[in-house]
Amino acid sequence: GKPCDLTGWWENDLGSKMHVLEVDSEGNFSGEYHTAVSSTDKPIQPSPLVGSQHLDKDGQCTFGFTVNWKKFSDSTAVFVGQCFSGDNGNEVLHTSWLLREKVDSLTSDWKATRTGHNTFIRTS
Ligand SMILES: O=C(CCCC[C@@H]1SC[C@@H]2NC(=O)N[C@@H]21)Nc1ccc([N+](=O)[O-])cc1
Repeated sequence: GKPCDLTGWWENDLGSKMHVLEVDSEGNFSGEYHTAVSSTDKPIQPSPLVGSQHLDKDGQCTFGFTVNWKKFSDSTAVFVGQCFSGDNGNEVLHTSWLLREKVDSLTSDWKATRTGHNTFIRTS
């Protein structure tokens, strides 16, 4: 599609894979996130994602999406980032994320949110 239409398959520096199904005319999208890593010892399963991107002409759009790790861990991640398309047409997503795990009590709330960053390249 157009530069930085997020539709398709992406892989990040951890080896996680993201499949964005389709981006509608408002920039909303959904898909599936296949994380390569997890802090839980339950088997990892693909998890749903929903997000929204800008549809800028210059192909350097900003976006955000939420992953609900509903099946294997009671936690949620939000990613925010920007797509950059290199002069040779390849696209890279630079993202920051917040990962919130469910904790048992308020006294543990302080340690419940991790942050980090990932870059994604298109794999198909
Ligand atoms: O492990 C999880 C769910 C999977 C999180 C994957 C993260 S999302 C940001 C980063 N980018 C990726 O591609 N993958 C990682 N949830 C979780 C976290 C902590 C705890 N905990 O008990 O500490 C339990 C479950």
